[in-house]
Amino acid sequence: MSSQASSRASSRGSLLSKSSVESARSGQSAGSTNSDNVRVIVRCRPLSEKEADQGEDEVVEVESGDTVRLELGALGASRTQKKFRFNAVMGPECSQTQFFETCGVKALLESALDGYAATVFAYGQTGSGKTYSMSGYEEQIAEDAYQGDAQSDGLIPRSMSYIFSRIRQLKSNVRLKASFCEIYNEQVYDLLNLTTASLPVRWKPGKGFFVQDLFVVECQTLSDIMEVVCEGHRNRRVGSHELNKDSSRSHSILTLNIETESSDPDDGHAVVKFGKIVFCDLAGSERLKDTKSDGITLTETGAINKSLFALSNVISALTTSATSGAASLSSASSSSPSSSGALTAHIPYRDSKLTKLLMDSLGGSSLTLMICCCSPAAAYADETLSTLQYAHRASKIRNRPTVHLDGKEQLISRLREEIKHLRVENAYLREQLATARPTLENSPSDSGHSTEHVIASFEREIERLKAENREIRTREFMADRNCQNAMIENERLTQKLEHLEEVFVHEPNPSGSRNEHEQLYTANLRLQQQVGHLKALLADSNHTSGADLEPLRSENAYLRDTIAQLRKREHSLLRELQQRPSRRPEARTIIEDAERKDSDRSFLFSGENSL
Ligand SMILES: Nc1ncnc2c1ncn2[C@@H]1O[C@H](COP(=O)(O)OP(=O)(O)OP(=O)(O)O)[C@@H](O)[C@H]1O
Repeated sequence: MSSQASSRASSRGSLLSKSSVESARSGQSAGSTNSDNVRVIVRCRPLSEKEADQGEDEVVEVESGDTVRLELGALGASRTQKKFRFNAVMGPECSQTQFFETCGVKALLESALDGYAATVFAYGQTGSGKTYSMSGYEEQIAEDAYQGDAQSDGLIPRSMSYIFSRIRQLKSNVRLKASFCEIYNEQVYDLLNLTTASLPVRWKPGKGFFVQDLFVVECQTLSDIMEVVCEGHRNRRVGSHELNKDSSRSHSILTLNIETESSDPDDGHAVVKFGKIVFCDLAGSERLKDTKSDGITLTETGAINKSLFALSNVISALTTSATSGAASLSSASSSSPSSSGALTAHIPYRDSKLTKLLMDSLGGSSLTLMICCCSPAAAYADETLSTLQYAHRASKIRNRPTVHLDGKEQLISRLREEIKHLRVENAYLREQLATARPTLENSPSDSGHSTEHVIASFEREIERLKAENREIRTREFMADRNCQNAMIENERLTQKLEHLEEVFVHEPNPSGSRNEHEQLYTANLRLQQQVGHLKALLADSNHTSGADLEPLRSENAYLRDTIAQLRKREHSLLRELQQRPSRRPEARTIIEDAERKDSDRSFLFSGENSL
C-alpha cells in the first residue's frame, strides 16, 4: 500500500453545477421520488436474543416495500398506530446481500465514479443496527487481515469490492484515496494516524469544511482499501453500556476520493472528474437513563446527543426552507462557488463539527442516502417514533448534485453549456421571427413602420436585454467574490480567536497576548472593510437588480451576525484576562485600546449602514 501523509487533503477540483441529475444517479430502484432529495431507507433489525428472552413485543411492521407501521401506547385498547412512507423499508428478514442490492448504494457508487459527491449515513438509536448495516460485525471487521465475509459484510466492504469490480470494467484511469476519522466528544481524531492530537476543522472557498492534516492513503487494490477500513474500525472508540455491548461512542467518517480520467466522447480530450463517497456511521441517539451512563460514558453521551441535536436543527432548518420555497443551500459556507446566489435562510451548519463536515451531504451538492435503523421492540417504541420522524423530515431535504471537475474542465464545460443555451435561444428567436414575419408582412403599415423597422426594433431590444443580462451577471459575480472574501476573513478571524483562546489557556508571555490582540484587531478591521465594500456594492446594485441580490443580502446579514458573535467572544476573552491578577495592568491597556478602536469602527454596524 502506498501511503502519504497529506497536510491538506488533495487539492480538489472546482464544482460545476447541474440543475438536475438523471434519475438513475439517485439510484432509486424502489419508490423513487425526486432525484435531488435525500433518499431515506428504513431498516428494522430482528429482536435481539436478550429482547426475545425478556418477552418483548414487536411493534414495527413493514407494510409494503416503502411503508412502515409503528404501534404505540400500552398493549390493549389504547394502542395507536403511526405510518410512515420512505423510499424503501426493510424488515428483520432482510439479509445483508439484499440490503446492499436494494438500498440504492450501487447507484451512488456509480455517481461517485462519474464525478459526483455521494454520502451514505446511518442514523438511529443505540443498538439499532447502524454499524451492522454499514460495516457488518464490528468485532469481525476489526480483526487483523480481515478478508471479508460474504454473509455478514455490510455496505462498506461490499461497496469497496463493487468499486474495484467496476474499475476493472471501465476504460478510465482511476485513482483512489481514502481517509478515516471520528468525531469524539466534539473533537476530530484521525483513525489512521493515532499519533496526532485532535485535528481542526477548517473552511476554504471552493472546498467547504474539511479536516486539516488528515492522513490520506492511496489505495491501488481492494486489500489496500480493506486495510484502511479495518484499521479505522480497530481504532474507533467503542464502549459498553446497558443497550449495546459494542456501542460506537463516536461518529465515524470514511471518505473515498475517486479521481477518474476519461476521454470526452464528443472531441476525445481528457476529462478529469473528482468524485467521492462518504460513509458516516453516527453514534447512537440514546437516553442517559436507559444506557445507565456515568462518568466518561456520561460525557460521551452528552457530546453525542449535542451533536445529533445540531444535526436535527440543520435538518429542520433545511426542511423549513424547502417547504417555504426558499433555497436550501447556504452559500456563506458552501463548498460550491456556483451556489453562492442561493442563500435565503440561515442553516446552522457551524454549530457542531458533525454538521460542518456533513454540510455538503445535507442541502449541498452531494447525493445522499440516509439509512435509518430501528429496533422492533416495544420497549423502544418512543425512540423508534422519534427516529422515524427525524428520517421523515430528512427525506424532504433537497440537494443539488454537481459534477466535480478541475478548473480547466470547469471552464470548458461552462462554455459548452453557454453555447448550448445560446443555440436554444437562437432557435427560439428564429422561430419567433418566422411566426412574426408573415403577420407583419400582411399587416397594413398604417403606423408608418415597415416590417424591417419592426424586426430591427426587435433585434435592438434583444441586444439591449443581452447587455443587461451581462451586466447583472457581472454584478452577481462581483458580489459573490466579495462574499467569498468576507468568508475567508471570517475564517481567519475564527482561527485568530482560537489561537487567542489557546494563549489564555496556556499562560504565554504578556507581550505575546498584546501582539495577538493587535493582529486580531487588524484582521477584524480588514473584515469590516470587506463588509463595508460589500454593502456599497449591494447598495449600488439595488438600483438595477435588487431582487437578484436578495440572497447575498441575507448572507451578508449572517456574516455580520457572525462577526458580532466573534467580537463578543473577543471581549469576553479580554475580560477574562482582566480578571487574572497577574495580568491586570496589561489587560487594562488592551481593553482601553479595544474600546477606543471599537468606537471608531462602530459606525459600520450602525442601523443606517445596515443592508
Ligand atoms: N439486521 C440485523 N440482523 C442481525 N443482527 C443485527 C442486525 N442489526 C443489528 N444487529 C445486531 O444488533 C447488535 C447492535 O447492532 P449495532 O452495533 O450495529 O448497533 P448500532 O446502532 O451501531 O449501535 P451503537 O449506536 O450503540 O453503536 C449487534 O450485535 C448486531 O450484530
